[in-house]
Amino acid sequence: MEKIVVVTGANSGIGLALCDRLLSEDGRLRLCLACRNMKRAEAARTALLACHGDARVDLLHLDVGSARSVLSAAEELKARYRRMDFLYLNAGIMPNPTVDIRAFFKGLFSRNVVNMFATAEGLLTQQDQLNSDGLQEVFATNLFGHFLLIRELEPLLCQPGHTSRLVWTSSSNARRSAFSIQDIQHRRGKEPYSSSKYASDMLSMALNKHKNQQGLFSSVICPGLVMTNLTYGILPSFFWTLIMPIMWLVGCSALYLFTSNFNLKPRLTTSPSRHTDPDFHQHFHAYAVQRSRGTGLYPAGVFRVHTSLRPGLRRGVNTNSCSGLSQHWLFLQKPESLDPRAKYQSLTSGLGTNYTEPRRVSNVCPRQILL
Ligand SMILES: NC(=O)C1=CN([C@@H]2O[C@H](COP(=O)(O)OP(=O)(O)OC[C@H]3O[C@@H](n4cnc5c(N)ncnc54)[C@H](OP(=O)(O)O)[C@@H]3O)[C@@H](O)[C@H]2O)C=CC1
Ligand SMILES: CC(C)=CCC[C@@H](C)[C@H]1CC[C@H]2C3=C(CC[C@]12C)[C@@]1(C)CCC(=O)C[C@@H]1CC3
Repeated sequence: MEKIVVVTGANSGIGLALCDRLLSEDGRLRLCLACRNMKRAEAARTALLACHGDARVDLLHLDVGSARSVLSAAEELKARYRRMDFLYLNAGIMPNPTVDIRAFFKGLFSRNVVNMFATAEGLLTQQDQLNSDGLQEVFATNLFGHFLLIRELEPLLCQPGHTSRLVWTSSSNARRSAFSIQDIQHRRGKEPYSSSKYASDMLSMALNKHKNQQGLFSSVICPGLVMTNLTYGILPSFFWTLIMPIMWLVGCSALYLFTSNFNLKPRLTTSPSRHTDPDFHQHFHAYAVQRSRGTGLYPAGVFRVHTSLRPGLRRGVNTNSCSGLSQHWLFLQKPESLDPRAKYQSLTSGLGTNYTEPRRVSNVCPRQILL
C-alpha cells in the first residue's frame, strides 16, 4: 500500500532534505509538500522530480502561522486523501535572532562550553511579534498551527485498524526553564524559540498519552546544528566559516569525553552561487550542499564543503549527512518500538557515521501539560 506523507515547511533546509531522503527510500510514496510560498514549493518539487523522475509529489498551500490557512489546508487534505501515514511537523521560524557575544566569550572559557555549543543556552534571543490572529508569531508557527492541523486531520490520522505517525522537528535549544505555564506564548520573555520547542516536546508526549489507543503515535526529533536558511539568519555564511575552527576546537576538547549531548553537523557553502535567480539561490544552496553528487538539485556554481564534526575524535568529511536524518530513521521504525517520551537525536559517530539515538526530553514534564 502506498504511504501518504505530508511535510510542512518542505521547500527548503531540513524539510526538503527529508523529502529527498524519503523518496529515495520508498519509490511508491505519495508525498505532499505543505508550504506557505507556492513559488518556492514549485521550485522544490521541480528539484525533487529532477532526482526522482517518477515520484508522486503534490503541493499544498499551508501557512502554519495562520489559523485560517491551516483550516482550509486541512479541508483540502481531507478532500484529497483517505488516510495519512506520516505528518512531519517541520515548519519553524526563529525571527530576529541576536547572539549575545559577551555571553559567548564568557561561556567559551567556562565549564559550560560544550553545552553552550550544543544547546545555545544563554546565547540566543529573539524578537517576536503578533501575527494577524493576534498570537505570538513564534508559537503560532512552531506550535499552535501544527496542533490545529493535527486536530483537524484526526479523521485521516486516527483510523480504525491503521496507525499514523506525527514527527515534530524540535531542537536542542528546547529548554524547560524558557517555558512558563503562566505565559504560554512567551510574550514576556526573549527566548520564544526555545520555549516553543519545549512546548512541542510536551505536546508530543501529551498526544501519545491521549491518542496512542486510537492508532496515532507522535515522536520528537532533534537534528543537531544544520546549516539552513534558519542558521544563516543567525549569522551570515562567512561568519559561520570563520567560527568553524572554534567549533572544531570545542569539539576536540576533553570535555567531550564526559558528555554525550554535543553534536554539530555544520554544512557550509563557501562560494557564491552563479545561479541568477536570487530566490532559487536563497532556498536551494543550503539544501544543495547536502547532496553528495552534482545531481539536478545542484544550482550551477554552488560549492560544497560538507563537514561532519564529531568532537573529540577526528574531523570526518561526510558527503551525504541527510542519510542521518532522524526523521528518516523514524520513518523506518515500527511505532510500537518507539519511546513516547523520548527525543530522537541525529548524531554523528567519531568515524563520521550518522545514527539516531533516543534521549529523555529535558527535565520532567510539567503535570499541567500532560493532564
Ligand atoms: N537548522 C538547524 O540547525 C535546526 C533547525 N531546527 C528546526 O528545523 C525545522 C526546519 O528548519 P530549517 O530547515 O533549519 O530552516 P529553513 O528556514 O530552511 O526551513 C524552514 C521551513 O519552514 C517554512 N515555514 C516557516 N514559516 C512557515 C509558515 N508560517 N507556514 C509554512 N511554512 C513555514 C519555511 O518556508 P519559507 O521558505 O516560506 O520561509 C521553510 O520551508 C524548523 O522547525 C527548525 O526550528 C531544529 C534544530 C536545529
Ligand atoms: C563567535 C560567535 C558569536 C559564535 C556564536 C556561535 C553561535 C552562533 C552558535 C553556537 C551554538 C549554535 C546553536 C544554534 C544557533 C547558533 C549557535 C547559537 C541553534 C540554536 C540553531 C537552531 C536550533 O534549533 C538549535 C541550535 C543549537 C546550537
